[in-house]
Amino acid sequence: KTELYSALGEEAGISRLMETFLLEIAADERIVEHFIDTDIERLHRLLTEQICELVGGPCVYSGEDMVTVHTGMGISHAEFNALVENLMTAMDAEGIPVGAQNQLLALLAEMHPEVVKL
Ligand code: HEM
Repeated sequence: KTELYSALGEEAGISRLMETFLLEIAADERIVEHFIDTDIERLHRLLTEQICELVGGPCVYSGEDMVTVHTGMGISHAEFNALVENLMTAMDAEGIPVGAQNQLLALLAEMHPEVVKL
């Protein structure tokens, strides 16, 4: 386990954060269209697993790889940025320390090429 995993409140904190994040997305008219046919319970479970594993927690992500999932969605840079904004709002709301916020954002930024313009 890592400091970042602890700072995010471990698995329970990450699960809460992902719930708040999905509520932000649901209220964001710039990107909500993409999620209209999505099983949100399942997406919540997979995001929690993915972030938990990504930050060094004891989870195993059981979803598809990022390129496979996002191919055909035609996600733009602006839409990616909107999603990042939603995550920042959620992290503020959950009281995540700024240092931990920045570490998580840096890890997600690395996935940008696996998600955008596919
Ligand atoms: C670093 C950024 C991102 C990460 C880490 C991420 C992660 C994920 C994960 C883990 C899943 C579930 C995989 C599965 O179903 O097996 C997923 C699905 C999805 N993502 Fe992303 N995503 C990112 C960016 C985006 C963006 C910017 C959009 C659109 C604005 C988006 C739209 C979707 C949609 C619509 C689904 C659900 C597909 C379905 O209904 O099956 N994602 N994403």
